[in-house]
This record gives sequence, C-alpha cells and structure tokens, in this order.
Amino acid sequence: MSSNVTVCVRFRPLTSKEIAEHGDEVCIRCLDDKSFVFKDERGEELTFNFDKVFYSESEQASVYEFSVLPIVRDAVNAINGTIITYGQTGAGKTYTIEGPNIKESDELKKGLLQRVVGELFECMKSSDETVNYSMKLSMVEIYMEKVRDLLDLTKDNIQIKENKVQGIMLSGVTEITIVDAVDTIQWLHTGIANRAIGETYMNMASSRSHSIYILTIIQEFKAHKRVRTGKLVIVDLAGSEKVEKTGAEGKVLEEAKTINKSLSALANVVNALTNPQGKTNHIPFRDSKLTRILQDALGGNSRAALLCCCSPSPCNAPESLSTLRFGARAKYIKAPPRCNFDEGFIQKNGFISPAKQDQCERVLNKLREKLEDEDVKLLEELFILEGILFEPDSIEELDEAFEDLTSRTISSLQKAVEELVIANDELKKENQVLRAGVATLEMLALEPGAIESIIGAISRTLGVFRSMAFSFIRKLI
Ligand SMILES: Nc1ncnc2c1ncn2[C@@H]1O[C@H](COP(=O)(O)OP(=O)(O)OP(=O)(O)O)[C@@H](O)[C@H]1O
Repeated sequence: MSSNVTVCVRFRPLTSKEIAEHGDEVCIRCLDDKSFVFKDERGEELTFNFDKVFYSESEQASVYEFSVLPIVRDAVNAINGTIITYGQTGAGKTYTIEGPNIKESDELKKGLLQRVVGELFECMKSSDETVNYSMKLSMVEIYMEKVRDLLDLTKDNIQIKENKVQGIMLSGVTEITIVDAVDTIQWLHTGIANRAIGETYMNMASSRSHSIYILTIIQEFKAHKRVRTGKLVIVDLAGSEKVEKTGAEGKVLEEAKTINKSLSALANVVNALTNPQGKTNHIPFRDSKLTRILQDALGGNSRAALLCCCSPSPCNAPESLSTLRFGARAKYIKAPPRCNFDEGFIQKNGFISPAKQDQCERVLNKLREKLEDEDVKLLEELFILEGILFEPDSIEELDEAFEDLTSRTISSLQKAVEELVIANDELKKENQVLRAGVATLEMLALEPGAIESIIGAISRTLGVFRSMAFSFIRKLI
C-alpha cells in the first residue's frame, strides 16, 4: 500500500542575514527533483529522497500544483484532505501557505490558501446541475495547549470531540458560510489578524501558535437529497527549532516549550504510525491538541501532504536536518483515505446538523446531572463490552464514548431508514407498472393465465416488502 502522505521539501531562498554570515554557501546539492545531498554540521553527506523537492527558485504555483491541487480536487469529491507545513521559524511555512500576505493576488507570489480557495469556487461553478454546493470556513489556533477560535475570540477553549460519522470535530467552533473567493479571503484576513504573535530572538515576527484553517465542502445531490462532505484542513505549524537556540525567556520560553511538546507529540504519533509492529501499537493521538486534531489526517481518514520547509544555509543545518528526518519518517505512514458517506448515504434531514449536535449536547448534560455513581459504573461496563472504551479514567472519556455510541446508533438507524425509503420507492415503481399492466389487460381480451401471473407478481413483491420491513425492525431493535 503506498503512503497516504505526500512528503515534499521546500528550500526557501537565502535571507540577507544568512548571506551576511555565510555568503551564498548552501548545505544542499541537488541530484534531481526528488533527491539531494545534505551536508550536516560536521561536513558529513547524507542523501535524502522525497516525493518532490522544491529548490530555492521554485514557484508557489509548482508547490501548489504538485502537492495540494490533487487533494483539493479530492475534497470536492468528499475525500478529506490535510496540508501541513513543518519547519523551523523563518523556514518559509507561512510564506508557502499565505504568500507575502493573505491579500496578495500576484500570480507568482500568492500562497496555497488563495489558490485553494480559487480552485474550490471554480470546481463548484463548473459542477453539473444535479448538485448543490456550499462551503464553510473555520479558523483556529492552538496556543499553549488551548484551541482558540480565530473567527470569534470569545471562544478561547474549544473542545475536541470525536464521533464515528464526522470524525474529529471542534465543538462549537465558528463556521462561516462563504459565498465567493473575495469573501473568503476577507474572512481569512480577519482570522490571521487575530493570531497570537510572540517575539523571539530568532525572528521578530515569528508565530508561536499552530494555525489551522478548515474548509468544509458540502455537496447536496438534488435528486436524492443526499449529502456528502469533504473537509480540507490546512495547518501552519509553529517553528520546530530547539528552545535553547531561540534565546527565549519568561512567557516566550513557556510558549516555546509548549510548542516543542506538541511537535514531539506529533513526532511520536508519526513514529508509532510507521513502527513496523504498526497494527498492535498504541498511537498516542491524545497526547496533545495538535495530534488529536490531526488524528483523521494521519490515521487514515484523509489524504495528506506534508511540506517540510527548510533554510538552505549551513547556519541552520541542524534544524534543517531535524526537519528532513521528520519528513523522511512521515513518508512511511500508510493508511488509505476514505470517502465520506459514499457507501450508505444519509438523507439531508438525517445529516447531523449543528442543531442536532446541540440537542445531543442537551441530552448528555441532563444525563450527567441525573446519573448516580452506580449508573456511571454500569455505563462504563456497557462501553467496555461494546469495545468502545477500555480503561475509562475520566468523565470526559466516558462522555466521548457515550456520544460515540449515540452517533453510531443514529447512523445505523439512518441507514435503515434510507434502505426502507429506497425499498418504498422501488415498490411504488413496481406498483405503477403492475397497475398499467392490469389496465392494459382489462382493455384487451384477457389471455388465459394472465390473472394468475399478475397475482404471482404481486405476492412476490409483497414478499420482498415484508422481508425488508423485518430487517428494518430488527435494526431498530
Ligand atoms: N519561497 C520564498 N520566497 C521568497 N521569500 C520567502 C520564501 N519563503 C520564505 N520567504 C521569506 O522568509 C521569511 C520567513 O518566512 P516565513 O515567515 O514564511 O517563515 P515561517 O516558517 O512561517 O516562520 P514562523 O514559524 O516564524 O511563522 C519571510 O520574510 C518570507 O517572506
């Protein structure tokens, strides 16, 4: 099975500071567009291979077309996609995602985000008339292990939830319905302006938080009222440099330590996923907010591209080497992406809307108020028996498992209802055909045996209907 993570490396041009220190010396020697030789601090040469290497002169458009465009096209077909930029502070992560600024429209300079938004609206415009598309935008940042809503700063501690239908979700996050590219860029601009910015010795404007942009593409098929969604998650990680090198103190030191903790959690997840014993291994997604949010992307419910951003200068060789090693490891993550709701489809009204989520939340809150310790224990046992929860050690974990069970039940009931609706439609059609047959026979002289064959067809149809009804009732029970 090939990897579901496309790993690319991008070397930015040398900065004037780097040129002042080392002239135009670089620590890489290009072999081709997939491999290069890297010279480490001690002068040792190491060869690296990736899906694609973008050298200093590479254009924003080429990075986008190779690593992001296929994922965007899949997202329009309800296959989730994730794009992550990784690298030390100042390595070009934000430049790659946003360009010099999010409002940049110059074809050469504009970032991945502007291109993604343009492509999504183009796809929607050119889609056929059988589908209604709509799109939503959310933006959050993870700062000091808290998820903050960048489109509503009053929501400064968004909880991460998981349900079997929609996967990892940010509970109560602001979702703006976006109508065109200009509107979307304006919202992105608002969100970006809200990012927590810290100052460090390494870079006077370095971002100390992980930024996450979420675009949800909703497809509604007019004929059957089917709904499919594709989620595109774009992650601009905070700098991955070592704390000592930043010269940070006080609050900035604390920020740097938290960033390092979440990035090591990410490295641990990648290591666990690429461990040869893979299957039996515990994957520590819950060790940080970052890994929890990326659980779908790395755990298989998504196509993903990892862009490892590096400086080509020898003065940043240790940090670049660490980034390259991370990328080299991620290349071995193997898990096929899935299409959302492609098999059993979900009626529009059955789709779990925010209103329904709220309803679920209210029911859960009531349960929490009313449950006695004994009931909690019983529920725990039930969840263990169901194989949902193994060692429940917190009420949150229990809540999550309960929600999980609720959503599984809802989706199996939805599936049963869908099957019944299909059966009903088919029976209606058959009924029409039979009625037409009877009418024709009444008009013509009746052939011997015709009535018997009509009765036979009716009783066969009734038999099919009865067995479908039984299977539906069994599912309800
Ligand atoms: N491919 C590139 N072409 C031209 N300039 C670039 C390129 N990549 C980065 N730069 C410039 O290098 C500087 C640092 O880049 P950027 O801010 O994107 O780094 P970063 O990795 O996002 O850092 P941080 O982690 O601090 O956010 C910026 O001035 C940016 O304009």
